Amino acid sequence: MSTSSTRPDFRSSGAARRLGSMRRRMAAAVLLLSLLLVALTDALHIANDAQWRQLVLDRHMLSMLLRDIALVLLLSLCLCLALDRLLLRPLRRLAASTEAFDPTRPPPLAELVAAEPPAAEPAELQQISDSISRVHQRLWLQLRDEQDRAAQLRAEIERQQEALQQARQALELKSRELGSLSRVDTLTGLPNRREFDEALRREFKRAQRLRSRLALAVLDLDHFKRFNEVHGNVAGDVALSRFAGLLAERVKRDTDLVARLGGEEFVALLPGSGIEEAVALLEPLREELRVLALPQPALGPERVLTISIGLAAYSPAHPYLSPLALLQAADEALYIAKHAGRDRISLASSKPN
Ligand SMILES: Nc1nc2c(ncn2[C@@H]2O[C@H](COP(=O)(O)OP(=O)(O)OP(=O)(O)O)[C@@H](O)[C@H]2O)c(=O)[nH]1
Repeated sequence: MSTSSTRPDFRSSGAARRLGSMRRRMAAAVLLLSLLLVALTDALHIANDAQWRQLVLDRHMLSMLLRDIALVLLLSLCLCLALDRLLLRPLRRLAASTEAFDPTRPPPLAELVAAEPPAAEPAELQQISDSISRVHQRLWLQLRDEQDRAAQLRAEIERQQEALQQARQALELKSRELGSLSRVDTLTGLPNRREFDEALRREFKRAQRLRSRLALAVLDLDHFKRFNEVHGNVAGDVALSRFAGLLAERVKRDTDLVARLGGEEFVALLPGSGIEEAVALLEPLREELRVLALPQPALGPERVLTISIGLAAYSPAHPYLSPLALLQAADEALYIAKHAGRDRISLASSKPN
């Protein structure tokens, strides 16, 4: 039987030691048995001799005894050698190949073919060796199948993980889109009413806490209904977007916020600003809109789209009770601006609600 290249040092292995001691024990046993046999035969022989006392002196008997002992020793040696060759050597080879057995390696090719037992080896030992080879072969084939299955499973898991990762990324993207959609006005790209409401509540609380100022402007395009009717909704959308661009360009401090409340109505929230600063900031906006020269037929030929602005501001000297009260004050100021002829800024009454 052949052994693999990673065959361990057999002489130092436990099996080798056990076989070695077995050999010694067998030799000792054979020797002992032989001696016993000779002793017994001689004793019987002596027992029949009446003159046993003269036995020790009898040279003939002594030489017989020595010859017998030498014979026995020779016989024992031959027996040991024969046993070693016929039984122990094949056993040692068998033990070595079993020690070197590794189910992760393919069985040697020779083991896959049913070979005739070597002439010197007993058939029983060859049978054991063949059985071990077959077990080795079966184990190796099973292991190979399992490894193939494990590789397929690993590939499937990788595919699933990749798909999961892609689905997660798509979901994240969608939820980001949804999140920004719910906070951004799709036409103008400005924050929407929801975002503004949150910012107003937050900034109002901060102004109360820090005893600082907070200006709020509501801006509304004048006669926009008429503009739409004459130029169409698409032109109306364009006008809304262009005005939103102007507003965002003008109000761009990090802490400020501009938003579209809905329709043609916009807001500007200016933390830290009072009425004067807000007027100074927003007044140029009216002129900038005029420069856009969007024709306004409601006002007659060669008239352009204008804006009305209502302005209110929270301050420790003029505190409002709530964010809603501040917004209502700005709305009332806008109403006044509209009724006063539009295209102007109106301030909320100095007596807050
Ligand atoms: N093109 C367009 N028009 C809009 C949009 N949202 C609201 N409008 C129009 O804006 C117009 C607002 O009209 P009104 O509320 O009567 O106000 P107005 O005509 O501007 O009159 P005043 O505000 O009193 O000056 C309506 O005709 C709406 O259809 C929009 O997103 N796009």
